[in-house]
Amino acid sequence: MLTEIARAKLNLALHVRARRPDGYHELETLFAFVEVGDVLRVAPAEAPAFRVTGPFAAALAGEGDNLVTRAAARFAETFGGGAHAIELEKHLPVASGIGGGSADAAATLRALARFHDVALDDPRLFAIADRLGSDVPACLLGKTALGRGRGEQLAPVVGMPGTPVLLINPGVAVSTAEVFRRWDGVDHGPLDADPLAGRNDLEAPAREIAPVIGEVLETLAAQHGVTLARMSGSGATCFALFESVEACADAASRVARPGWWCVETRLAP
Ligand SMILES: C[C@](O)(CO)[C@H](O)COP(=O)(O)OP(=O)(O)OC[C@H]1O[C@@H](n2ccc(N)nc2=O)[C@H](O)[C@@H]1O
Ligand SMILES: Nc1ncnc2c1ncn2[C@@H]1O[C@H](COP(=O)(O)OP(=O)(O)OP(=O)(O)O)[C@@H](O)[C@H]1O
Repeated sequence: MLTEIARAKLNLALHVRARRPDGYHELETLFAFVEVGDVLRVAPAEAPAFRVTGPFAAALAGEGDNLVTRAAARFAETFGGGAHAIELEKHLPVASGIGGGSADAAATLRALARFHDVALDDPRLFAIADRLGSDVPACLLGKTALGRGRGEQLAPVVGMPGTPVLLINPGVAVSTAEVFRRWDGVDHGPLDADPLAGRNDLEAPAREIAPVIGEVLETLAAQHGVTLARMSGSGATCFALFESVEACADAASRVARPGWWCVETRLAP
């Protein structure tokens, strides 16, 4: 059996530059990953089997088209390799801006590639990822990178591994498509080399749908030792980077509210 961690993705900055004729949006984003994630276990089997366990399993109950099974089906079409039993231990909130489903799909592709001796940088693997979703190629690469296009054109950059991070999700699921639909169409300019100087252009439309995001951001920004507080992706999860582990732990002990998912972690390499 193989175990893969599907690390949560953060958009340290997310600039929406234009709406495209195909309905997607032209982005400039700085992808980063944190140490927490879902856990995926894969083993060869007589017949395909899939089950979801863990604290957020219920949120996916009854969904036929899980991104994990879709990724496994696409892998089999391209590379063969027979049937697998897959367990997804769901720790990340669903539809929350930290790419849980995308990370799961990418982890599935990585695990199956390992089983069947496919190189992790095989372009066919990236082609599958690209068709599964805009965030899946970034999750397949799994390291700090600048993303352009709809997020699939990736250029690795030096990250800030080890930086303490606090994540807060206020328990409201937000639809990515709806947030993009509410984008005001104004281009506020390119992403600079410094993410701290950047923005998340989806914050305003996400706050229209879930005003509690404003409360989360205020709470994070008010903590001692914060160097950056921002929403990730299309929300509603927000993150804060801290100057020390102590400051992060101290903040984590203060921000808890009923219904809020609060997790202390670090940026991954
Ligand atoms: C917001 C981000 O998470 C930032 O990394 C991604 O752009 C979204 O990635 P994702 O969830 O993998 O999104 P997809 O499954 O590809 O697309 C979901 C929906 O979001 C919108 N979408 C997504 C990506 C993009 N560049 N422009 C868009 O307009 C489209 O309406 C699309 O139908
Ligand atoms: N394994 C999975 N985990 C989570 N969601 C899944 C999964 N498979 C399918 N989905 C579907 O995908 C939708 C988006 O889920 P996901 O958690 O990836 O969103 P997100 O965190 O907002 O992602 P992003 O940051 O890429 O916008 C869910 O509402 C759910 O219906």
